[in-house]
Amino acid sequence: MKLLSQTHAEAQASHLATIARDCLIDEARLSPKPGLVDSRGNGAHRDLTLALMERSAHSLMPTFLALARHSWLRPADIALRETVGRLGRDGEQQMMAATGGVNTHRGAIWALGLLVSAAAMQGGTATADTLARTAAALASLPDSHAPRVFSKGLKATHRYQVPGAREEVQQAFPHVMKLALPQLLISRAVGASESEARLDALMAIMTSLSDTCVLSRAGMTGLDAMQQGARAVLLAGGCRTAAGQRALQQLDRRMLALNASPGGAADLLAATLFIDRVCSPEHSYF
Ligand SMILES: CC(C)(COP(=O)(O)OP(=O)(O)OC[C@H]1O[C@@H](n2cnc3c(N)ncnc32)[C@H](O[C@H]2O[C@H](COP(=O)(O)OP(=O)(O)OP(=O)(O)O)[C@@H](O)[C@H]2O)[C@@H]1O)[C@@H](O)C(=O)NCCC(=O)NCCS
Ligand SMILES: Nc1ncnc2[nH]cnc12
Repeated sequence: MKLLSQTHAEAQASHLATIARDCLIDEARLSPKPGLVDSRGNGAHRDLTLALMERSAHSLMPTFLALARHSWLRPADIALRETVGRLGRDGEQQMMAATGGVNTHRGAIWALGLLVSAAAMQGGTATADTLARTAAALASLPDSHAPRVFSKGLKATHRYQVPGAREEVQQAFPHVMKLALPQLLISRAVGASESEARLDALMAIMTSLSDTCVLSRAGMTGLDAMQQGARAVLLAGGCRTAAGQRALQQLDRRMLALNASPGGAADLLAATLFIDRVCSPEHSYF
């Protein structure tokens, strides 16, 4: 019986890691995304390509697997927080080794890593709300092994007095839960294709996120352009309408002109797809 439950846990861990990797690849390939790497090209980036994003996603499979295994049916406590922190930092190193030192997915390791842990802590059976809250509880605990780094994200949050990647997870993913997931469902319900619905979900995040990648590269001008441009796409009826597509093209041009890339919003789209997949009724695997 014990062997059976170990085999079950191992299969679930592998399943969660596969979903997380696939969500990163789906996000990277989704097109056309303003300023971001997609199937068309490199967006506002000189050092990122779609091939590199995909290699990075594959390199994270062992990290997601280890996070799921170590978190399986565990409570949110400091011991688990420190284990997850160590595994996340190892994952960042693996990503950097796979990409030759380019930061492709640091924010995604954080957001998706904590969601993978949260799903495993719940034994895989959780509502979207429980998943987000469990991840938030774990992310809010102190990790005494975390090195003190003054990252680009921290600099931007201090300079502009806005929340960043840390707060998004600690506050239980407000941009995913209140904006992206509802938009994904609405767009699907009104007949958008899956790609259009995902682009609409990305727009919903971009209407309000204080994306520290955009702030670091293009300041408040870039952030305002991102938020207003995304609102214009949704107000025009979203990406399934001709007017919405024109507004999206305009936003893409504006982001490229400002050298702005909403990498944080892209990570949160991957997190949205993960929650959508793990919590959907078809996900009866668990
Ligand atoms: C909590 C950490 C994410 C660290 O956060 P912090 O803000 O201190 O550090 P950054 O190194 O700046 O990383 C933050 C990344 O998070 C994404 N992001 C940005 N804004 C938000 C937001 N409002 N909400 C959610 N997520 C957000 C974003 O990641 C994406 O962009 C990356 C590319 O960015 P950048 O390096 O700036 O790239 P370029 O613009 O191309 O650079 P240049 O060309 O200009 O040089 C890419 O990675 C995307 O993923 C931010 O970059 C976390 O790392 C942490 O504390 N980890 C510790 C380990 C741990 O506890 N792990 C547990 C879970 S596994
Ligand atoms: N598609 C993408 N392009 C650029 N940066 C990203 N960070 C996460 N996804 C990204």
